[in-house]
Amino acid sequence: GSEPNETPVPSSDEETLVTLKRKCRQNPTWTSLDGSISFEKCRKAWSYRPRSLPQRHFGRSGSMTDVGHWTHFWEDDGMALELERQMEACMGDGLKEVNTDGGETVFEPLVKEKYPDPVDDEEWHPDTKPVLVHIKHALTEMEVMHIQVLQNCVQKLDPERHEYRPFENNLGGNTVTFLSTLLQMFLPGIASQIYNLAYLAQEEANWTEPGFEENGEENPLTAYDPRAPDFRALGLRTSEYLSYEGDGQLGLHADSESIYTVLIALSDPEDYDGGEFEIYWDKQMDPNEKRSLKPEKLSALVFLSEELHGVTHIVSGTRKTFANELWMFPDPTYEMLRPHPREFLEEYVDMLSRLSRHVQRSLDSARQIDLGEDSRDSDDESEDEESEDESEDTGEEEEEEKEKGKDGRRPEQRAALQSDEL
Ligand SMILES: O=C(O)CCC(=O)C(=O)O
Ligand SMILES: [Fe+2]
Repeated sequence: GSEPNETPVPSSDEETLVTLKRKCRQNPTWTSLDGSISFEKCRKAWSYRPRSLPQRHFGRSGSMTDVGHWTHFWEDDGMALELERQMEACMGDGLKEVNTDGGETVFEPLVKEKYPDPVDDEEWHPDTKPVLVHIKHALTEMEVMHIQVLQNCVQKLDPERHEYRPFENNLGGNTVTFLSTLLQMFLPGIASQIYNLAYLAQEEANWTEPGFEENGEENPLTAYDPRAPDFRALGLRTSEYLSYEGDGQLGLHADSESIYTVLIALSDPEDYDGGEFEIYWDKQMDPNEKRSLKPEKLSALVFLSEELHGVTHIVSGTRKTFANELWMFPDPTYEMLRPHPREFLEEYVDMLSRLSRHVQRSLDSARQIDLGEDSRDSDDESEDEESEDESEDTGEEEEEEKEKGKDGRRPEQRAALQSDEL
């Protein structure tokens, strides 16, 4: 039985969704002491997705049940009830120290820059897209305090989720506290915000749209990951509180098998020396195609997880990051700390077969372009949006598949590359 368990928020509610979301951000936990916002209300705000993106649901005890077309979840192996009770009490105590009167001004997230920026980057050429979007006001100070309270409780009550994580080849490391599943349960407003930031970046960078050739022709082969447009397919793979101290650093790496990485700075650049975030624009590690950044506290860097990135040596002070990865499988169960796709075998097979159809369509449409056929005439953005939504879920939609194969809009050479990596 896999009827999506939808709980739409009626637009006629006296509290509009906007107000609800704001309240949830001002008091992002359901263990609120003053009763100003209930878990139920916050859950509704979390379920909200821009432009009717999928609804996500979860109950009190780690029992999220339906995510888009994914039907099984952490129902059976939620955290132990005793631990949940302790967490609840710990959050309550911790939050007594935090002002939750809703008085904080909430700024909407604001795109600060894209890298590379098609407008002012000389290296830019028409089929290049940004790999990174830098967003100001990603979180509020109060949200950060809530994350800190959650981190403290997790470290205290479930120390196995807190560890020093060395990086291979002596390239430093950091201290991590794994927050996922707990974040959704205790801070649903913040979990929601991660998705909102990823969505904002996706739109801003046109990650799902085709690029253009030098001659101005649309080039369908330059759209990024074909799985990414479908937010139903993106789970929160990991949500980590990271701290770098002493000589911490993080060697260059890609967050393999994730799609979007959402990093939020929890320290000000003045809090530490060194510790620059670096990202390469391509895999050649050309120093001219590298960007170094020291984002301000509360700012987010949203980037394509497959791009090489790292953190240089911290010379002094402490550098804290809230690191989140969205991937194409469901949110992990409580026991899974940053899982691998093989732990979602059924979904993995399903995803690969959908991916191979995408690749086939890409090749078909590339062939059409080579032949100079233009079948884009009857296409417009909104239609595209819809067909994309429908196209993702299924194994048995040959008819529909064929139809879309012709429109030449979702084709992806990159998909072919990526399927090798999987
Ligand atoms: O701390 C950072 O800014 C980077 C973290 C990161 O890349 C990771 O955890 O994979
Ligand atoms: Fe990373």
